[in-house]
Amino acid sequence: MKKISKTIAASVVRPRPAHSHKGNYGRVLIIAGNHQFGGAAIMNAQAAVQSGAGLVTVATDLTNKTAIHARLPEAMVVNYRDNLAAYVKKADVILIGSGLGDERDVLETCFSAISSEQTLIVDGSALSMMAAFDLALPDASQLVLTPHQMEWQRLSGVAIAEQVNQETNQAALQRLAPTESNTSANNKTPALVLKSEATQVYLKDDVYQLTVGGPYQATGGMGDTLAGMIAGFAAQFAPTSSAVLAAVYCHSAIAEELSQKAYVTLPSKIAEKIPAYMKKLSEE
Ligand SMILES: NC(=O)C1=CN([C@@H]2O[C@H](COP(=O)(O)OP(=O)(O)OC[C@H]3O[C@@H](n4cnc5c(N)ncnc54)[C@H](OP(=O)(O)O)[C@@H]3O)[C@@H](O)[C@H]2O)[C@@H](O)CC1
Ligand SMILES: Nc1ncnc2c1ncn2[C@@H]1O[C@H](COP(=O)(O)OP(=O)(O)O)[C@@H](O)[C@H]1O
Ligand SMILES: [Mg+2]
Repeated sequence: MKKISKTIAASVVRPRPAHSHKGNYGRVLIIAGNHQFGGAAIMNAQAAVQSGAGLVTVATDLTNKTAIHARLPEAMVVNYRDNLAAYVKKADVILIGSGLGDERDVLETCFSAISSEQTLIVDGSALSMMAAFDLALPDASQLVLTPHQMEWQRLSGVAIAEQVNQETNQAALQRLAPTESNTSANNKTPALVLKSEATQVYLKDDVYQLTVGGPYQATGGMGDTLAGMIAGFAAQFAPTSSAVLAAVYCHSAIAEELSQKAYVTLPSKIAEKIPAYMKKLSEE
């Protein structure tokens, strides 16, 4: 198994070309946060903005609007019950699911509106709803799934104790490829970020092991922050597979640095450190 190294992350996070504008760094739509879990939407959005996404819009339960604006004026906020398909169509990268609760209509509207040119990242409640309601992934250009072990068990049927078996996970992942793409020789098997105390990333041909990070990360919102970083990195860096590896690395490497002086590494503190960490990486 390969290791997710700093070298991989540094090969992805390069200095920005002068000849560029916000449109070159991606339009991200975050669909997250029901009335109970507004914090998940804030943590997604903070991480995506701090990672450098060109434009970030949050589609959420409207009760979260003032809080999101107060914490993050860089993000736009819309009601996820109002014209969601139109917002989905305008985005390059869509992240759905963190703190989405049981908003099945929102998930189905998003999946129906996705086109084959877009990148879709599926996290948290969206993964649990896919399992509960037997919903298939849409035929996006790039698909990324970010379950923790229980979410992966629900979605794939692979019990947590069996998740040490790479072949079992790979076979389950292939079965989740959108049915529209199953006819082609090279179907769109999603990338899988299987989160745990020893996170692994499954890409088309390889499995990668994360070797930074630690238990100081075991706190609510840590995965919401990672999902926002993956969205921000995927909006700027290609191929998506490398962007995912770099985001996973940076998330835990920042946490590891913070842990030198902190017993727990809060998700919003990690988000604050992203620009400085990316600057350092880009100069290596
Ligand atoms: N501030 C906010 O708005 C926040 C919003 N959030 C949002 O809430 C939604 C629900 O997410 P969720 O992860 O909290 O709940 P769920 O999907 O039921 O999973 C928990 C169950 O799985 C089990 N488990 C086993 N292995 C595990 C592992 N490696 N990692 C984690 N769990 C593991 C675990 O076992 P136990 O703890 O009982 O031992 C338990 O039985 C989701 O959309 C998320 O984005 C949160 O981010 C919090 C902050
Ligand atoms: N003991 C640990 N060591 C290293 N990383 C951990 C540990 N516990 C949790 N994490 C990381 O924290 C994140 C938790 O994600 P998740 O459970 O989705 O959080 P949430 O939904 O609350 O935001 C994952 O990236 C996981 O790898
Ligand atoms: Mg989560």
